[in-house]
Amino acid sequence: MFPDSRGVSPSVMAEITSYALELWHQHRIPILMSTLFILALLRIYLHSTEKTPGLLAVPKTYKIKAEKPKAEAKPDASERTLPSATAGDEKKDKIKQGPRRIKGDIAKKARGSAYATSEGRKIQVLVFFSSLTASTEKITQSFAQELAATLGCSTGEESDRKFLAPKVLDLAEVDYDEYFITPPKTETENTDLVYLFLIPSYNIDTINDSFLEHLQETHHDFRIDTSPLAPILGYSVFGFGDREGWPTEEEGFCVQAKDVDRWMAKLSGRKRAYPLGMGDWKGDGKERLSEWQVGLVDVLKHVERTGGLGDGVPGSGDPLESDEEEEAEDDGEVVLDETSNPKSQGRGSGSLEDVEDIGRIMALSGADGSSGKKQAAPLAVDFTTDGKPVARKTAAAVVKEMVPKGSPTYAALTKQGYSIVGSHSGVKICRWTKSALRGRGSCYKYSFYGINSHQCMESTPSLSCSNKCVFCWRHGTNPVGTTWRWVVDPPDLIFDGIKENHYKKIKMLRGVPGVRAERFAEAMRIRHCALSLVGEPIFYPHINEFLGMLHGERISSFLVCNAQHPDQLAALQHVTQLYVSIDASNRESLRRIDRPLHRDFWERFQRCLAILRERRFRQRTVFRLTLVKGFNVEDEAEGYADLVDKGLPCFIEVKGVTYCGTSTSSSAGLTMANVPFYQEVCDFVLALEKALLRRGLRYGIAAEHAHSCCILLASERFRVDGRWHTLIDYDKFFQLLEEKGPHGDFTPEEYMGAATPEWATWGRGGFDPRDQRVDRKGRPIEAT
Ligand SMILES: Cc1cc2nc3c(=O)[nH]c(=O)nc-3n(C[C@H](O)[C@H](O)[C@H](O)COP(=O)(O)O)c2cc1C
Ligand code: SF4
Repeated sequence: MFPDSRGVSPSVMAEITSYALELWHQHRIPILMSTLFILALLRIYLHSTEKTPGLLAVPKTYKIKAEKPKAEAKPDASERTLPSATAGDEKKDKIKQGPRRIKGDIAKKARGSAYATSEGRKIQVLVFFSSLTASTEKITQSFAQELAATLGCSTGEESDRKFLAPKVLDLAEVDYDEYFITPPKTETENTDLVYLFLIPSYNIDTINDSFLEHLQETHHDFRIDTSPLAPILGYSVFGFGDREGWPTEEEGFCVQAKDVDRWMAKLSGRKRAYPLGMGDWKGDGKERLSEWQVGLVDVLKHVERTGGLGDGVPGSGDPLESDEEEEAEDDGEVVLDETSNPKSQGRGSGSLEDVEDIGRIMALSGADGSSGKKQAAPLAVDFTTDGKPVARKTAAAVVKEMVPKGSPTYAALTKQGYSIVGSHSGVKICRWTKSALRGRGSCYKYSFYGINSHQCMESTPSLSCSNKCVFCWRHGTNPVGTTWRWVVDPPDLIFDGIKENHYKKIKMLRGVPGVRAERFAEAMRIRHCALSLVGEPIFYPHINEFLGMLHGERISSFLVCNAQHPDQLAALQHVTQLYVSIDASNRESLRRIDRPLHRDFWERFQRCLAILRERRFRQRTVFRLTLVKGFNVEDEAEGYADLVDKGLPCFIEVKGVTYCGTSTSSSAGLTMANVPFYQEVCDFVLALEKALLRRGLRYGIAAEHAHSCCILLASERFRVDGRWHTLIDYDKFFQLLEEKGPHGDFTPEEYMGAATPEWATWGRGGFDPRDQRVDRKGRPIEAT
């Protein structure tokens, strides 16, 4: 062996090598592991210190979200520039064209606000249709043309126009992946999409089935976000069907349009821009379509102006989500009991300052309440004794507002869903209005008197009341008092304010699942006002002027008073129907149940009955009985019959109390056990009918609405040729009013309407046959 070039002998080399090998074999695992570990550490270090250019594989919406400084902050001008590409963005856009299937909560969080940054952006309406026998195709083409004309769409060169010409797309031809996994890339930069659908229904296999299957699969595909179409501005569906073959929705009328609407709601993150419309192609199809088109154009113009869908609709940027299926019943809500709060405004001191001269209040309140207008002389105010003024303190130097903004009362009422108008009026959408909008039934006033709940506005010009009834679901939230001692708002301020707020709330229901386009369009015209919300409407010193404004717009009026203000009642002008609450049949029971503030409550009550009796040939008068088991039902039928004998009302409405479950109701000794079953209400009504007959009073059971536990007895005056006529001829009422004036001499019979519908008569249940009954979870209830 020769030494190598470095002078190391081969044997030594071999020894070293074999030693190294042996060493390697012994320690190779720890060596390898440590090396790997060090490399991994190095990689992590380098990666974390590297300057990344942003999230490259996510779409722009994600970037908007990332850049938003605060979740709730309104987008500012700088955000508006986001959608237009910057140099850096170009690269991202390229990368964005990669896989379209993107997991993540992209749109949900970006929705709404993203579109509020719409300056300079265009709107592209895509009108999808399907058609087997070509009728929908034809209709869609002309629909798109009309839409283009109404929206003033640009043809391409007119770059200043917001709306691009609508594109009509046949669902039999489009690639679903292109439009219904994520929104497609648009030809023009900065374009937002609106999807419209015109869908006929078929109970045979058609393209509709593949389309619906695709929507369903997309929604359920775990690789895709559950609302991948959320980046679109909004969508709406119109369905065609045939009522001859499929008369009702339960039988399949427009069933596939309903399905498209439902799946699109899920895929778009509930961006229903306008309610589902439905039409019978042989009947009202065209009419319904143009109605839907008008509503839709309204929304699109709103989007054009504001960049969002508007209040209540997801995507509008408004925090209020309007799609909750479950709606709190008015009487099921937790209500604050302000009476128990010593800090309650205006009542903490316990001093009720009687003010003699309402004119002085007016003068004092002019600054903030009267809007500078001259007020007509208000009605006289009540005092705590029977009609006679008592010695009273001088008017307070400063007259307060009844429900000032920022007061606990204001907060409590708005929390319960009231919109406070001015300083003492309120308006609220009742649950029946919502129910009727969704085709789930109107309240008993539809069955008895023909009032559409979706065209009914529930309001009051006085949130204050002079009773504290145990069953009142407002439970002391509202202020109480025996006299008007607050600032008086002018009637036009109240009238305009309640209408505005009512319409605003109706509009918020646009995106609610199940709202019918037809009903929604009708709801934009108030036809009736129920002055029974909370408080005592005739307490308001300008109630007559206020009623004049309602009637001037042909809005009928049902006014409910608590039989505690005889002077105001005597001065009241014509209302369409005048109610007096009859909560008990005798003094003690009335004191226990109504807890009146007036010392002479029973005398006041009696005077009101006398006024009603005297009015019975000039007004449609009604006794409203609310039955509370254990309080005013047992053995009281005879007593009520005596009261009927005194007041001789045209009608007697008997209703079971609804339990509100608040601390006030329980402290008043009220529990679920006090709520009568419908059968018990029926038994009471039968007993009352007998008691009336025994007295020779000619009344009979005319109608029922079992769904709201309400039964109507009517005077034989409203029975013609053996049939009850409880409905109202509203046109005739307004005609009489216009001819004869607000205190004119005309009788209720003169505006008596058509016969009560068969389905509403005693023994038929009274549920509106146009609608579908549902249980509390929205499941259909089969007719019994
Ligand atoms: C075979 C057949 C099945 C149908 N099934 C339904 C149905 O389940 N529900 C419905 O409301 N209308 C149904 N229709 C009525 C169609 O929806 C209606 O005629 C529609 O206007 C057809 O539109 P098109 O001509 O664009 O295909 C059906 C019609 C046919 C011919
Ligand atoms: S009458 Fe009353 S319950 Fe019926 S819809 Fe009007 S406000 Fe609602």
